[in-house]
Amino acid sequence: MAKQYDVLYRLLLLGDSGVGKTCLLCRFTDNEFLPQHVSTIGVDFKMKTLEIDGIKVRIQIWDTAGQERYQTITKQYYRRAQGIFLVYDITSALSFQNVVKWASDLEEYAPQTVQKILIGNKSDEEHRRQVATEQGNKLAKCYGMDFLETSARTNYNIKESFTRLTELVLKANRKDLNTVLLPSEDDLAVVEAEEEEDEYAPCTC
Ligand SMILES: Nc1nc2c(ncn2[C@@H]2O[C@H](COP(=O)(O)OP(=O)(O)OP(=O)(O)O)[C@@H](O)[C@H]2O)c(=O)[nH]1
Repeated sequence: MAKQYDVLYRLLLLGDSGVGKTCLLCRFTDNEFLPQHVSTIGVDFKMKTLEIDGIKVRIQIWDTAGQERYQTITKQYYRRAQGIFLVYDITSALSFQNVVKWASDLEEYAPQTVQKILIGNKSDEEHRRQVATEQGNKLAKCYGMDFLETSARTNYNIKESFTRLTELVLKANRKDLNTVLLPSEDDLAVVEAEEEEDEYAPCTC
């Protein structure tokens, strides 16, 4: 049987609980929107194949729990990611402030080569907006990341976001293209570890 993809990369969705990580993923993989907030427990993943520059890229997208109590588990997944979405909710100033905390965790636990983009989700909720587009742009610039506003509800910029991050990962890993990464057993294992204090390093921009 012909191989169905040329390379496999692992992407991770990170951000506060309720910003819409699961909805972004469901919209992208199944074109569905879930109106209820069902908190992710630990981590979950879905797969999708994209074709970029004639290369069939299989992406394994990990949806992590935003709740504090799962952070010890979710941090175990950072080091295996090639690309990370840092997600906030444009109607929540707190979720935007917390991007700094998530970015600081990445500094500590993710590989230096990991590609990141900043996502401001729920752009359909203009009337409840607490974070200006310009603030998102500025923070992304500060971290040297791309930035997109999205809406999982209206399907705005969803495919674009996943394609953009996959393109960045592909570009960064081009020379290793013959190395196909396969999901391992421990990807699904829930790792038990002691709770750690989160370090909070504010962005200096
Ligand atoms: N208006 C609007 N609501 C959204 C959007 N995306 C998600 N939501 C809603 O926001 C709530 C939380 O969405 P989830 O995707 O479950 O959030 P999460 O970030 O995965 O949350 P945790 O699993 O707890 O980390 C749900 O009620 C969704 O329907 C969006 O683009 N627009």
